[in-house]
Amino acid sequence: MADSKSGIDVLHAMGEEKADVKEQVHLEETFYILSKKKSVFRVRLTSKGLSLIKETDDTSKEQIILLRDIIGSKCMRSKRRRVGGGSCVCTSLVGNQQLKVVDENSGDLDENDISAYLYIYAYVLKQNRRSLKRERTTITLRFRSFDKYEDNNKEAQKWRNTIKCLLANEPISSVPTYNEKKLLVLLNPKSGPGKARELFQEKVAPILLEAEVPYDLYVTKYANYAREFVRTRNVYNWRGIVAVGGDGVLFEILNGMFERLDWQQAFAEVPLAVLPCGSGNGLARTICHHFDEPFFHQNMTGLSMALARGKSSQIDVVRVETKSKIMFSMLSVGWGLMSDIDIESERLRSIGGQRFTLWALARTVALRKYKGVLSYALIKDIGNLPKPKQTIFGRSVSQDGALDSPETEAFFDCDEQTETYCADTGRKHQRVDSWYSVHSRRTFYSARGSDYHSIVSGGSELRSPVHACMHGPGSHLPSLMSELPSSWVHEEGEFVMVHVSYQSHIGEDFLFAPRSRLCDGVMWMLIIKAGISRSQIFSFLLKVTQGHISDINNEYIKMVPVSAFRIAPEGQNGYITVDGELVEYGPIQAEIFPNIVNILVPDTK
Ligand SMILES: Nc1ncnc2c1ncn2[C@@H]1O[C@H](COP(=O)(O)OP(=O)(O)OP(=O)(O)O)[C@@H](O)[C@H]1O
Repeated sequence: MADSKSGIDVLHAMGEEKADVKEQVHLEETFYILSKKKSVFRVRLTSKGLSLIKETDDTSKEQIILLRDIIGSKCMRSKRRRVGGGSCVCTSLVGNQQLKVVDENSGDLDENDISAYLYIYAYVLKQNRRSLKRERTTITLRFRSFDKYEDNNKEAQKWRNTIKCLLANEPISSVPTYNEKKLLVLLNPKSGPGKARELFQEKVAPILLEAEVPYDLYVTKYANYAREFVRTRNVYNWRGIVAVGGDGVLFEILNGMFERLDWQQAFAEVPLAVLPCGSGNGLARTICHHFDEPFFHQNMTGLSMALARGKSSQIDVVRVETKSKIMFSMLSVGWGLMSDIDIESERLRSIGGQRFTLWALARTVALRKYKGVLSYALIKDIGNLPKPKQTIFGRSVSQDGALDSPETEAFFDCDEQTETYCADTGRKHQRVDSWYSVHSRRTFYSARGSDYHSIVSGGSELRSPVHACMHGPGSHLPSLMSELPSSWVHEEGEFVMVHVSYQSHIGEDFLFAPRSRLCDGVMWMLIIKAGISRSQIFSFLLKVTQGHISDINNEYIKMVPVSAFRIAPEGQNGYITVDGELVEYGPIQAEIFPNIVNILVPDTK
């Protein structure tokens, strides 16, 4: 309730969005702005968020920081001022600059200030002239109604606990439940232009720290490290698995999970997540697109908040079969032009996503064509989709058993096989990876209990010796060499490309399938036939980058919704990619499975 002795510093209170639905008020208090006499703030913590009502003599203005934009809070105490530091201990708090606080357990606290400070961290959506962006906002509430720090701190803690309960969507209690589980972060240092470590440290770790979400960070040591890791560890120890890198690391994690005997339970209990540090970043862009989360190159605020909030959504996965392998994919299968660009532009990896544009130009000039047969199960009425077929659980064998491998000892605890060491066991916050020492002079961004791990590398890399076996849902398709149902459409001839995506974006700036949903059981197949001119290809690429792909439909280019497909290329030369990863050149078929995999998504709706 209103308390004449409370003071407030609203450092950067922003967020003008107003709530129109009646909300429940959990806490309310009146605070002064010490620098502005005659104005008070009525602060309310409601089911919608934090309402800051500024009242002067004749006006009242409300700002609301929505709950979904708040990431966490922290109780602090005033920091001891240095002798000769310029300000007297009894000076009341006036400017932002003078506010120096420390952790309540710090040895450097100011015993003379009995105030308790509550810091509330939020990343508020702000519409600038050009774009929607998140801005970091810190609201500082100073509690000093009581004569003792302990009592003021009790008040501040009450606010903090209520915020915690509201964020966790739990009934309000003085002891909010604490999720002990950490996030598992698998970071590919080689993804994109090779900046994943720095990006994580600078842009993600601070948000996880504010949200008090601990994590175990493993830096991958070789291709397929992430795959082996999730296949062989007890993934239930973690609250989610985060791929820091490009779509390739997520592909590894997805397939490693499907190599587990308990894949079904593992997917149900442990959501996946992605933070975009690669060159393509199609999936991260897709997730932001569907949840109206602003997406900028190397901006990971919204997706980092998603890690903390823990809201998940189901996402389509596609079971892909080649002559020698079964794999699962979350993004795309490509044959021809786009795969050529993806693979051949690898040599320009250091320039990031620009490599695709440059190579696209080069390859359009020297256009190739590929002969083969394309077959697909067309979805005739996209507005009236059939219910997804029942998933056949078990091992993911091809129907004639061609890819059937013996049930092996695929599940074991890799701890026994690899010399993993933990930076934290008994030695808190000691970093083991060399790059951390580079940054250790800067702010230390490790959430309480977070660990940094590394694999000991002694010449040859340690790898799991186990021959993995792919599990996952069984196929509904005939085997790769068998005849397809007569209801399928068949097209034989020469193609510039066939690219199939089940997500809206196949790259940061590449809106491929505007009608796609995260989990709709639809694959969008783009077919470009040979005979198309270079200028038509140029104009196609231009339209695609502007998100107008659906406008393109002519005698050479078409986009069709399918539920399954097969590509049977002729000859030996060419590239086929799955989620941007090169797979063997030859016949390939795929079918879609919604409702298996969960992915962490922004809490914006
Ligand atoms: N430590 C490592 N050393 C070398 N390669 C690695 C390592 N860790 C993972 N990889 C491999 O790097 C490849 C590319 O990874 P990733 O997808 O993260 O980046 P990208 O290709 O730049 O991004 P995108 O897939 O979005 O285009 C993957 O095939 C992955 O298996």
